[in-house]
Amino acid sequence: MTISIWRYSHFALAISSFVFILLATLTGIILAFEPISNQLKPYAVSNTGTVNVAETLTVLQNEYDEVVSLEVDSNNFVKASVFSLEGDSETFYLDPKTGKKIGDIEKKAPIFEFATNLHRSLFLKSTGRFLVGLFSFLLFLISVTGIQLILKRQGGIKKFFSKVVKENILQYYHVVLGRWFLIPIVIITLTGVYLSLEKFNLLPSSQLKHEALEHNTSKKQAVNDFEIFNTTNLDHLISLEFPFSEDEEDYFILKTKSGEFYVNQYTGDVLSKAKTPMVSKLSYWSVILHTGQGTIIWSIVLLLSCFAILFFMYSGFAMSLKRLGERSKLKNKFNKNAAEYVILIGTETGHTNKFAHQFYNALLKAGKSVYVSTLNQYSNYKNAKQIIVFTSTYGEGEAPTSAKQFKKLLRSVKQEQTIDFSVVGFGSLMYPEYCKYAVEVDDFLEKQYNFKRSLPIFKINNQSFEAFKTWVNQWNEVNQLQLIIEPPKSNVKLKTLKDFKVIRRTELNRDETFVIQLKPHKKMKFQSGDLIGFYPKEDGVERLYSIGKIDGDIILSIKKYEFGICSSWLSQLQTSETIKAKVKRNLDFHFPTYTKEVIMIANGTGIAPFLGMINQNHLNVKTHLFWGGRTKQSLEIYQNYIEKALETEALNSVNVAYSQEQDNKIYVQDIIKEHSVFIANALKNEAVIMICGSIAMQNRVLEMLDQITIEKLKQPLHKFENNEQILMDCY
Ligand SMILES: Cc1cc2nc3c(=O)[nH]c(=O)nc-3n(C[C@H](O)[C@H](O)[C@H](O)COP(=O)(O)O)c2cc1C
Repeated sequence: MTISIWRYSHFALAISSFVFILLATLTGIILAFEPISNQLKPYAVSNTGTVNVAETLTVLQNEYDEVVSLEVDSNNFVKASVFSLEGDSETFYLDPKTGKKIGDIEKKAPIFEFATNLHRSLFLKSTGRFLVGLFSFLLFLISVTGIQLILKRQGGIKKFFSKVVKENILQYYHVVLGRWFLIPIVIITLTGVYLSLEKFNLLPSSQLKHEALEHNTSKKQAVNDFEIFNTTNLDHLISLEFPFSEDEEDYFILKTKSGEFYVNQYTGDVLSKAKTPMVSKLSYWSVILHTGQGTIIWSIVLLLSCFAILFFMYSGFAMSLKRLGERSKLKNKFNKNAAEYVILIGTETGHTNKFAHQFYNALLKAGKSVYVSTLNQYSNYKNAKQIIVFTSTYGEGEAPTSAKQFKKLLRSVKQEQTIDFSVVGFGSLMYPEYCKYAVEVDDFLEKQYNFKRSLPIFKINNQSFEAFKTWVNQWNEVNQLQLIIEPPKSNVKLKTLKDFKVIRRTELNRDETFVIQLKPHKKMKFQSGDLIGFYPKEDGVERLYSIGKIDGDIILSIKKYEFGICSSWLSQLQTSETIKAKVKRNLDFHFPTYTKEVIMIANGTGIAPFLGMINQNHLNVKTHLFWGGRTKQSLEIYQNYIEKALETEALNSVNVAYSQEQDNKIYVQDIIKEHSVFIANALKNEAVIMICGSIAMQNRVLEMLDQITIEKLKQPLHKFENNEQILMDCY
């Protein structure tokens, strides 16, 4: 079954049962506190496994005139009904070792009473009970489809717990929490269904069947010498009823987790026994697993599962709304036969739409006639001069849902005129078949006799906006246009920005690059590899830079662009000036303290977070830096930091590639190639490679690393990526 069928089922089930599941979850949260509060009461005794029935009877008979019954409930409370020496009847919780009363029997608190009724039957009696059972079953189906979606996303059961690709924060935690909580949720729902079936008598009979036992009539003996009472510990006991009268025909009724026994009141012989039927055992476990009675740990798991369900509801609906919003946002201004430019989209979950729509808007703004559609709607475009395909890859290198029909259509629909084409692939390096479907589309189009490739296929990892901008620039150059792609508007509230004082700013070097050091006005938690966001007054658009942390200050390196609003503003800042910015956590790009060796690869300003990391490498994790710049002078602004780190052995080696110091251009991927044996050995020994800098450099370096791991280690690079040995932050 394809992934989209699972996704639609997951979504449809969630929509249809939303209100009921919400009610059951909210009441479930309240009810999870009941067993927790019970277990904190003094009569929740923990020693029932070490005391037997005979011992408790002995102490009870010493204290009271007559014992009527002894009971251990599912909270592990030991309860006795007795007649006191004064002849009064009493029922209370007791300490099974001493027989002493430790509390009166308590009624269920009204809040738990209310929540239980609402949770079980929505105050609708049998109809409510039926609905709750039904929606419990639907939640079970939602969980099963959810597990199936995770299996598809992760690429099978073996990779179930491997790294999750972070597309956005809600999707990430929907999957990560899903992996941990789907199993408890399946247990909660199945036990809920079981208990409902029991209430409607839809389960096989659970009546006990007694069989009389042969016994040699033994001698009379004291109750506390009865063998069966001495071999039954209280953790196994459900109840013991004393004989009604002293008549020989009356007997003890002993109920344990394994069965029911009639015991002669004078000799202790077991007269008859009945095994607990499977249906009752399952009921017992369903109650324990569904309610958490008697165990704090499971009650906490149930409580957390309820919170997780609330989060799944919120994140699931938020993601679906966003997806639907992306789909319906665009209305074509030109019809398919009038447009010069045709954009075709292949998408599974809608992320690619956002990029295609930005490109569409930019073309319209530039006065071009443009038509956008999906690959599945491929058709004749009478006036088209150029087709631009934006497509993701799904499953294991397969076409996404909105592109499944494209291959077939391409064979039957012929264009009459010559058409230029370019393909942009959206994918993730975490998958072995990176952008495979986009590569296939690129090949198919090339094979069409009147299609001409205008740009080589461009692959975009994890929906990087910066990479997209790089492609738009290349496309602009080839098409001699100046399309402007608006970066996503930031939703940061300006009030939440913090103050930073400029401590130092170097002059611009020959590459128009500088280093700036900022001190937060107030103490602030951050790490090298985190990001700092600036929001220039002119456009309020967020610009993020990777930062290094040195002595509590932030250092970052910036290249000034001629028309760059933010970089020009930052390049003019004076020492002691105060600016506003926001530091954002970037957990995936922190110095890995869990490894013995780190290889840092950067070009240009991408070195900044690494300068901070080596400054803080107090444990002297073996660290190597590979850096690429234009000239020797390019390195000068970072020289001090590097020399200091080499002296303290926080940095073990530095390898630099200059692209303009000699006749032949040397780039960082070239020096990596020279050190391929070293790199392969390090990866084999679980070293971590960190990459920071431009997208173009990232792509070249990844190609080189892939070549190295395939040649030297016989494994593709994505294996190491999935093992969290490749960390990247490129722009
Ligand atoms: C279940 C699943 C399978 C995926 N398989 C691949 C794959 O084989 N190759 C790849 O490059 N990316 C793969 N991806 C990543 C997506 O192509 C990437 O996140 C893309 O940006 C999603 O765009 P869309 O929402 O428009 O479909 C996969 C993602 C998921 C969730």
